[in-house]
Amino acid sequence: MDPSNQKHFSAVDYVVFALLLAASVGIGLYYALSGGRQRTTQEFLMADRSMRCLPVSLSLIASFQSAVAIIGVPAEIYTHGTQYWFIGCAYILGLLIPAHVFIPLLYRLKLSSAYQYLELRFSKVVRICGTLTFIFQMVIYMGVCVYTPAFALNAATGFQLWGTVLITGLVCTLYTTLGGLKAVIWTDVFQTLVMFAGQIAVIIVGVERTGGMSEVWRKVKEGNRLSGLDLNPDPTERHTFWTLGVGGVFLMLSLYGVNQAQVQRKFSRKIFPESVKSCYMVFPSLQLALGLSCIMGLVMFARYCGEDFSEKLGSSSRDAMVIYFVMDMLQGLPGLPGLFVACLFSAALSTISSAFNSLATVTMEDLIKPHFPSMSEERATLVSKALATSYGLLCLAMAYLTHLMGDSVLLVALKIFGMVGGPILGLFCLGMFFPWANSKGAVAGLGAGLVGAFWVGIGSIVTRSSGAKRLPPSCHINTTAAFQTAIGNVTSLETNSTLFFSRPTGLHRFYSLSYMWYAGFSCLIVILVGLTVSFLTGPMKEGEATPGTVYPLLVSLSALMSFFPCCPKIPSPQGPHSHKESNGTASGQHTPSQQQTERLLPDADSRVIEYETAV
Ligand SMILES: O=C(O)CCCC[C@@H]1SC[C@@H]2NC(=O)N[C@@H]21
Ligand code: NA
Repeated sequence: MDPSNQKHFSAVDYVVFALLLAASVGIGLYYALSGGRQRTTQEFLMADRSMRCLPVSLSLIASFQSAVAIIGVPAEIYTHGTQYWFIGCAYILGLLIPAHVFIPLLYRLKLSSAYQYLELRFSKVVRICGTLTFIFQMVIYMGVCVYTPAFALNAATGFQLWGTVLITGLVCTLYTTLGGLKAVIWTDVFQTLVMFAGQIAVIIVGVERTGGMSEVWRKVKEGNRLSGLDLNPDPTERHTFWTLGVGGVFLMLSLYGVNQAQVQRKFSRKIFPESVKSCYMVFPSLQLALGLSCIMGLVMFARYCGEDFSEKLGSSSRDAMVIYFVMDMLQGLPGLPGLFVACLFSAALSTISSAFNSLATVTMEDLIKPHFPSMSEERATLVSKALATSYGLLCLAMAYLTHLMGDSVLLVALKIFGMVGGPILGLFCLGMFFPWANSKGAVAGLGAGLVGAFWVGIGSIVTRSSGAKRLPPSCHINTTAAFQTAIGNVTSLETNSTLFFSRPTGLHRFYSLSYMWYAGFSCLIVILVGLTVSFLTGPMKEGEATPGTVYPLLVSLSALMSFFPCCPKIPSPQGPHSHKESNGTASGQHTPSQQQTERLLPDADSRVIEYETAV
């Protein structure tokens, strides 16, 4: 951004911002010095399973709501209209299914890491493959998360970009390492509140400075930014009801159903119904967060439509425009720019700290502990802390990668979730819903899913097949030439390509698959290839898998159908807990060790009893 247009932070802004960082470190220090002082991995990674519902749910939203969404969603709405809002429809099934299928199954197995499931269901190799894929996903995502607020602060105030990246990384590493999961959850609560406050402040001031609600509404309508329900079934159409509302469900499942950063928090509840309740409580807050960012995009549109940007923006990124808008709105109101930047950092810190903590957990539980079973508790805690620190440093390196990509941060984040999260979701689905799937099928499926996802993902980057239709940039149909130059040549190219849009064919059509389908597409490949390979190499037989690792789909379906008297009844082959114990004699298949089964089953049962007597 042109330095002459940068707004300056007043002293009050710096104070507000510094207070946020200090408060987060303070919470970390408090939990480092109180309670069990983070001396056990149970406390450090699981918060002693003692957290309450409200903090857990606020923390649950915080883990996948970062500065990326706060900046990226308004930028998306500004350029493409409100179609993205329909992703909110995917939140319904995307949260109900985890609450009633994934979380209960994983919770009853009393796992520390979600990937432990893969070993119980398949084998050690599958667990390691799943864990490595998860680590890969979270490390790239963390890079985007650390980079975004630093980029924003730099664009807004000229503050040193890499200095900010470094400070964010360090502050976060510090409180995560000091205070463990309890600090992560309580800082999340505080940071989520700051996040909402920042967004609301920008909207209120923005509406007021644009001439009130009715004026905003008029301009938004004139500029054609309010998108109706687009029911076009074409999967290459970037945003339609189907890509967002249905494709988005897979994205949500990969994030809220099987991602360690989420699952770990749900495990931090002592009794099972609370763990389910926390899934429900995420829904309204996620909708609120989505709604606020969409409204911010609309207000921004109302403010700038038809205005000349050429002098103001030195960057072609639409993300930079959001920052410009915010600083433009909040100037002359000391403290508010600081609050907004604090909001971005809050959102980012809460996401990064969850990622650190979950990465430390899976590395410890899935990659280290199995090889050093006799490691002392003190040493394990020390290693977990060292891990949290090293991931902190790694994510700084990843931030640089994001910088090089220079794409819209929201797109980058959602593509990562689809391309890498989708295959992980597929692996869990294969294990939970298909009793025949074996370990070889799982590894082959995961490999094929990743290859498929990267093929289409990289193909779309190389051939620039985004499927995006850009709306005319102005409230007035006759766009000024100045605005066209301001937004850059990209706009005119894209607008033209929309006008002369010819349907891609062959491989190009495949590369134009909407990124919202990446998760569903790769999940499906994992299941199909996984099942094929399983059947070719000798499928597992009914009841052979470790008890409790297969979801009784038929039983649940018939229970669901009994609500609808007109539906035919499905005969139930076995009850949810009636799996016979396996002797695991079939070759190539996982045999749960005696010790494992003993450790798991009594706990699992006691959990169920706890669940039934709790409320
Ligand atoms: O903000 C981010 O860091 C990433 C953006 C991805 C957000 C996902 S998409 C569906 C769901 N809704 C949210 O608000 N977060 C997740
Ligand atoms: Na966050």
